[in-house]
Amino acid sequence: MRVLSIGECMAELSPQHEAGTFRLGFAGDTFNTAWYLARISPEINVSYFTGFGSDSISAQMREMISEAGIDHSNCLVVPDRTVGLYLISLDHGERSFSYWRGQSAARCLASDPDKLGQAIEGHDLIYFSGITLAILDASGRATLLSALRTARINGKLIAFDPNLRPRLWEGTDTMLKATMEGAQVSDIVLPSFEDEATWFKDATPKATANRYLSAGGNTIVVKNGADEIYYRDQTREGTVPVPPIAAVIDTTAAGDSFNAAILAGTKDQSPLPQRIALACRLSAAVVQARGALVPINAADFKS
Ligand SMILES: O=C(O)C(=O)C[C@H](O)[C@H](O)COP(=O)(O)O
Repeated sequence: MRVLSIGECMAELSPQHEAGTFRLGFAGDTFNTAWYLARISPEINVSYFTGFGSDSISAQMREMISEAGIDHSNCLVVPDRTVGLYLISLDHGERSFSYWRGQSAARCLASDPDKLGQAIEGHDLIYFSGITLAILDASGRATLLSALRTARINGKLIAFDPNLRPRLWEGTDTMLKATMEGAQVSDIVLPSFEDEATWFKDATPKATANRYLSAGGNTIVVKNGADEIYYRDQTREGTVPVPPIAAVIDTTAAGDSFNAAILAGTKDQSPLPQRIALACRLSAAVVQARGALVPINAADFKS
């Protein structure tokens, strides 16, 4: 199986134990999912599509992506731009982000429709998120959605995490509209209930799932923090409890790593409750360390 994830990887500053000390890493929602997928499923070929600059920090990022075993050979290089930056702030383990990404190279990722189409070719599953849509202008968004629509018609599986980030959008209405357009081209939708309830006013996780099902998805898993996870596919629906976690250090990438375990299960079509249980174990390990990408023992998370 070949998986392509599309979006933005940024330089990451994550706070360390000693106050005022930050570690420089690289992360970004769709990249985090690709990274965890490559870690837990070495038999899956994982590729990433984004825009890089041609400066030294872009080269360091490319090197890190290669070292993770992720192919980035089809990416776009935008010589007069560089990578975006974000900083994690922690409040009792709960993360919030500050961004410097307004002019990042990744914002140009859909500027060359042929290159985008070539990158999608040869993959079985394409993953993107609401953040991928948010960083594009209206024309880039239309190009990406049209490429994904065509890919789906050609039999590829499309997976989408709405990852609602109002600060990245010019207005709430645009965010809600574009999110539903993302869902319309997707088979698998992996929303987070807290965000969906806030912005779409869904009363329950089931309401969130129904909204994405009627948009055209066929497999929906609604993450819900420490609360049980609701899932629905063509044949059944149900909930899976989330085991308690003793000490949450940094929730960054909880959802992204969770998504990686769900996508890993598409390889042999393992049942959703089994995938969700694995996804909970993986995200539990991720929130017990600092930063988005944390060292894990891949053998503990075999799907
Ligand atoms: O906000 C963005 O643009 C980022 O990509 C930064 C983070 O690495 C992910 O967003 C973390 O994602 P969660 O799994 O929701 O914690």
